[in-house]
Amino acid sequence: EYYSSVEQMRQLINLEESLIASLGRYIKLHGQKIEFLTRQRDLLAKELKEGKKQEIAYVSNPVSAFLLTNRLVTEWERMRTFMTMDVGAKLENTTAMPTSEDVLGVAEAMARLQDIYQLTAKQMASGKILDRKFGRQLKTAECYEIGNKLSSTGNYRYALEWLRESLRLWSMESPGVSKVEVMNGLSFVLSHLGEYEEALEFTKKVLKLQPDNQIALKSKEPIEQWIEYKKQHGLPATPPMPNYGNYPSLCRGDYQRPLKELANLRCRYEHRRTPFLRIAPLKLEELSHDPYIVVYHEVISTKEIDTVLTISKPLLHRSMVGASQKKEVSKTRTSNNGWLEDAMHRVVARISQRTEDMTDLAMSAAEQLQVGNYGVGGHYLPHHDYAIPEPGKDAYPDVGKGNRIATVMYYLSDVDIGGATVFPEIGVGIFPQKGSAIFWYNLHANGTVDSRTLHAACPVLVGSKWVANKWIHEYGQEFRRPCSLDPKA
Ligand SMILES: O=C(O)CCC(=O)C(=O)O
Ligand SMILES: [Fe+2]
Repeated sequence: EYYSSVEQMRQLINLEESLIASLGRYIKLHGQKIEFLTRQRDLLAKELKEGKKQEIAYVSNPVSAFLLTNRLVTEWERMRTFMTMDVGAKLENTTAMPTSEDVLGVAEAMARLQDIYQLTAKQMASGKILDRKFGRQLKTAECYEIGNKLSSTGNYRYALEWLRESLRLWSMESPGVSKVEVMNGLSFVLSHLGEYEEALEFTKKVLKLQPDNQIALKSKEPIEQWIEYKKQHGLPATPPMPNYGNYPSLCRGDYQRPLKELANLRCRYEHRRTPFLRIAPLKLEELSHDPYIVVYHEVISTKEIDTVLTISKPLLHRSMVGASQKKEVSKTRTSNNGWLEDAMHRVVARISQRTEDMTDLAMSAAEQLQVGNYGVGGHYLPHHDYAIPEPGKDAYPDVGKGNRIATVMYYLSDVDIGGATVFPEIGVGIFPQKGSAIFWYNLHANGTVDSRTLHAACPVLVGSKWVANKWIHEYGQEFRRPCSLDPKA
């Protein structure tokens, strides 16, 4: 699977390069074959020309008669065999080819991005993302392809935009897709959206251009029936769109927090609590006092990040959701991750130690470091890091150290656009900054879960987002978690 991580997607560039080289070898071998055949043809034509000059003399001469007959029996048979012979070159790929799953994955990511960041197909097709230039103007056939895939993933609203754009860009010179195909696509999508009247218009236009078009002929009647049904009964209720509150506006960065909340937040040097902090105070930015959420700036160096990325790249696999036995792949989380043990490298151990020095929480109850990389439009929908176990059961039984009391998440990269971490319940959002880390408590001081810590990873619009999570569990923190984190207390 390629689409769930930018790091994996990078391999596709190499894959295409190898395919082009392989196609080149194929063309070269076929070129040699054609060259040989051309030379043979010229020789044979030259000989024939001789014969045509004096046909009777040529066929009555026993030598040339023999040669002519023999040529036809032996020489031409050899030609026939040679022509059908395989030159041995095949299209070879260095790594596995992406699958239709990948195409659909990217198409879905695109719809997600359009949704959250309010991007129009027209803007995107012109090569612009949020007013920044990212690529060239797309062609009719390309817009059609996108619309078509969005349509097959059921993203009809966005499919409609792309197909309309495809039709708008359509001109006689732009090959690759016919007007009829685009209009049939539009009719299909509009029908799914309940816009039967416009769907019928497109179907009629298709039939005007191509009266025997099978798709249009088949769909005309049902659409007409739906129009009638709609007139009489209205449309069946559509399932409500999921409402994630202010998640999208936090992702876009256009949610304005009340000034009253902002007024109490400070940036300061954190120099209390641990001996480490006394010697090396950390730059701390408060995002929220209750629940306690802070950002530590410049806590991991570029060199350390490089090491972490190098070790984790070979370990990446699709991220799962859910605890213990119930883990599964889900569209709610599209990223890849890998787990790093302290023993793997001194830098990994150093990060654990730093996490302890930062938070004063015991790492004896911490999970391994989870390094994650997000793919195109990669995201993690609003969730909690704590688990709510069934009555009588433990949270995170395979860790066996209680619930996740706190989360420390290091940002291992900047992200060109998007990829914020947001807390919709409390209206807090933070955009990744390479080298900083975000820290919060998932549980109240009394050990109950704090549902306000609901958080999400916004889809990455442009760039490759890398993070590293350190989840800290309850056991051993009894005398470490402070009652108050107010610096004045
Ligand atoms: O990547 C992010 O911004 C958040 C990730 C997250 O919440 C998680 O992995 O649990
Ligand atoms: Fe999380």
